[in-house]
Amino acid sequence: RSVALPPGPQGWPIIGNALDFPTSHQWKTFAQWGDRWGDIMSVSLLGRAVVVLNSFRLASEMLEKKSSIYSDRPTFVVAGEMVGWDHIGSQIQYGPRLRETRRLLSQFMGSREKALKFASHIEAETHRFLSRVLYNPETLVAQIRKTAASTILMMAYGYTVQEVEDPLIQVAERAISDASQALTPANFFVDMFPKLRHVPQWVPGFGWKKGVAKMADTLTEMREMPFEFVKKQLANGTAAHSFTSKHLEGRLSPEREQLIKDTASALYVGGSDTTVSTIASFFLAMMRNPEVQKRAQAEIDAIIGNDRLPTLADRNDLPYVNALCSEVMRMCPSAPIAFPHVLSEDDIHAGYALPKGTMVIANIWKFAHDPRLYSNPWEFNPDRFIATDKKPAEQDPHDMVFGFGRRNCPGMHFADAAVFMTCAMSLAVFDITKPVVDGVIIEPAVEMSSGIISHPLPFQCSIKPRSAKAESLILNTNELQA
Ligand code: HEM
Repeated sequence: RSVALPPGPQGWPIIGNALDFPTSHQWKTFAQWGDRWGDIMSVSLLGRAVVVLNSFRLASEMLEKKSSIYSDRPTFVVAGEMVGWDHIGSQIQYGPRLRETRRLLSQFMGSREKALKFASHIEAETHRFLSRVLYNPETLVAQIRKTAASTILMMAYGYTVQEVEDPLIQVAERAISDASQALTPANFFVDMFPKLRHVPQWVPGFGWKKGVAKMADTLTEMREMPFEFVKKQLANGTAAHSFTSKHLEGRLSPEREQLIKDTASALYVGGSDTTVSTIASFFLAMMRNPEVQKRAQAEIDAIIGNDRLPTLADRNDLPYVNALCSEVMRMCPSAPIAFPHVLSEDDIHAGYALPKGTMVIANIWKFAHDPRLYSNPWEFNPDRFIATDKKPAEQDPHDMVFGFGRRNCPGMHFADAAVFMTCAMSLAVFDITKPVVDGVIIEPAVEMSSGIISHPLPFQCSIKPRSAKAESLILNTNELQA
């Protein structure tokens, strides 16, 4: 039995493969590495082993079935210790705090039924989205972002977002942008040489510490502002049902309060960009696949009719629309390499020795386009998820796009409901087509951005009501009220 690391390219002394490591669209390079070195391969980054998995089967065996040892996260001196992200969501180290955080989240939204407690809210917000898109179709992505923010902040804090320049969204977006800087490996020298964090700010070359202190203040503001809002509402007896209000019931220790505060703040951070990217990908896919759009609309017309909008209660009766949502998630996974997992004990897997501390990256993008799992993986084909007498359904992408094991996405049922609702309601009332300018069809770009959350690059889209009846349904704001 081999006791070596999985194969991979030869590195340099000390820096290892740091120079080979891709800085953009990492999933594509990882897939190419997989073609060369196999489904499990490794590189070395400044002395740390990094294992890349290009097979869904291996990711399930390791990150899911051996989840108790594959669920730690990399540490970052700046983002973690100095700014404070190490207490929040995806950055928490494996251990008691993570277990408590995940227990709180699971009690609140850990199943489809629990997520559906917010059904009327998701439906009402999506209805508002339709009317905003009707009036301003050119602001589609901004409207998707606003809707995702409204649904998540209502669920997290019972907070209603202001129409323009909402202060909470502004501070949260600032904190997220800081985080993406601070969490980029090698962006800060001190992440490689942690002892340097003790050097004072006045020492020449250490002025960056001022910027880092500002990041910490922004993160504190993002946690405190909505939390204080809920506390005030609870004191007045006006608090809406939300993650924070539910968990703040009764007398709590300061540590418990802090845990609830930190956990609530992870919801917007984890849920906003991922949901926005998925829904933007849906609009792009509908433009590019008009026959799929027509079939989904025909299903909605046949089951729901055109006197009302679909709701979450209709979900089981709309198999093609459900399959379409799954196909969007498969074709454009919004977190193409999830977040790295870290091994907390030595392991031997598939004949390779993986030392404690190994960083393990699941190339979800590769799994989702793997011809071993999906026939014609580059074809947008919702039918692949509908079993017939002749063929079983293909692998459900929900098992990969939301990550793995004890680090999988705690918001997946909520996200799934929000994505379904936006797709179903938009299909019911809109025709989504490629724009035509001066008689010329504008072909949309189909590139995705780089980054831990990948978005479709900006695209133009024509969105028009399917009929006068559809338009009146959109404008009938009394129909769905949260
Ligand atoms: C379509 C939308 C979404 C997708 C594709 C998605 C995907 C993911 C993925 C891939 C991970 C990392 C899993 C891993 O490391 O194995 C993750 C983590 C996480 N997600 Fe989501 N997510 C979505 C929506 C949401 C929503 C709506 C929320 C909350 C309201 C949320 C909250 C979180 C949190 C808190 C984590 C960190 C979990 C941990 O590290 O323990 N996500 N998500």
